[in-house]
Amino acid sequence: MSTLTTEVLASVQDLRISFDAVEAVRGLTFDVHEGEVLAVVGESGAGKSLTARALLGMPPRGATVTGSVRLGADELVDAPRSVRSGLWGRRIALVPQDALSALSPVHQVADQLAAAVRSVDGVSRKEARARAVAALEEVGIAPDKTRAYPHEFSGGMRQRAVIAMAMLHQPDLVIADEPTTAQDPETQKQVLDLLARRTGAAGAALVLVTHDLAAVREHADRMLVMYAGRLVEAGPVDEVFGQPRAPYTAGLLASVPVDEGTLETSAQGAPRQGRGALTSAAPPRGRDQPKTTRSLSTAIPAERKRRLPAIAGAPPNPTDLPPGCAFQPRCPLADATRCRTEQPEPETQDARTVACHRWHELPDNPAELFLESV
Ligand SMILES: Nc1ncnc2c1ncn2[C@@H]1O[C@H](COP(=O)(O)OP(=O)(O)OP(=O)(O)O)[C@@H](O)[C@H]1O
Repeated sequence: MSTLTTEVLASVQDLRISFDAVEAVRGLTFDVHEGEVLAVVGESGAGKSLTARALLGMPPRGATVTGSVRLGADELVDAPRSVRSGLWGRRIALVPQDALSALSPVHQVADQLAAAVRSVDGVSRKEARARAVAALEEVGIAPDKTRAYPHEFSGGMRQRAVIAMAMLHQPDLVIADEPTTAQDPETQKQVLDLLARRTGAAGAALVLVTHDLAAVREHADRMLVMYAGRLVEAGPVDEVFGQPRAPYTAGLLASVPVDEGTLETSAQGAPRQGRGALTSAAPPRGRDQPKTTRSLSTAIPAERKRRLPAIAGAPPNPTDLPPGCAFQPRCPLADATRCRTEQPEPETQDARTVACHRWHELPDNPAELFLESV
């Protein structure tokens, strides 16, 4: 469990990532706090994966990165590879999207973990193997399975094995970029539960890049919403889900299907959306009190609930961004002046950050704004 009261672990300042002068990440500033789960959300092409790779100190080939990404005293932007690779596995670890390509097909899974142990701690082969087997046991892979090769594991087991590998050296920061996309829904849930549990137990911060807003609701402490390479909104998950400030966030959250059969009542008696309405009935990480946030979808009059709100149109291509706010062509709140001419800068109040000229004017039922566009 973490809150803004915990120390800043990693700090990203004015991060810009471009390819051949086309900026895909355009001045991103945020912090990751010790021990928190920070979800990074937004539509395809928003710059989530590039941001995750910058946090790892592994930008793609051909990318020009400016700004600052600091992990404690270490600056990752422009650091020599030897400095960055010295952090990998030890202080920063990756849980990749595709475990199969992350594991060698020709070596036993436990041997691969043992090699990872020995690459950092110069222990004997026997000791490394014992630590690998113990790490696999911690993620539910029994010792009789540790002589298996990756192709002998199910997709979920492989993903558990890469989680075990990521946690071997107790990193401070774990980056998981869509760690469950290839799995069926039940396995996705198990893998995410495990990831949150293992990072939580180790006190590591987890940056979770995902399209799965149900997983965000369930596992994340804070969320960062990105659009067209910029920050749109950031804040505690409960607060952002309960009362988004940016129209883009409101549209994104309102488009999550709601199972009306799972609506429940909050401590204050106001209707709220149960987490089960999204995917899961388990309490979110570190929180055991009933949520008191108002659901966006429950705020829509009953006769209109059948139509699911949606954001019309598609995100812009980074080579052809609209003037002003990048979201304005799709934004039901955009005006014809400032929104179309001036890029909004992030404003921070308490734990919330929003970049929108008109966020004060967002109505109480912002999902309504997006119903018309279905
Ligand atoms: N190696 C690359 N070369 C050129 N452009 C790239 C490269 N990687 C990413 N981009 C561009 O940067 C933008 C952001 O990409 P990124 O992968 O970070 O998006 P994303 O938000 O993670 O999307 P998705 O949810 O689909 O994974 C995209 O428009 C993409 O075309």
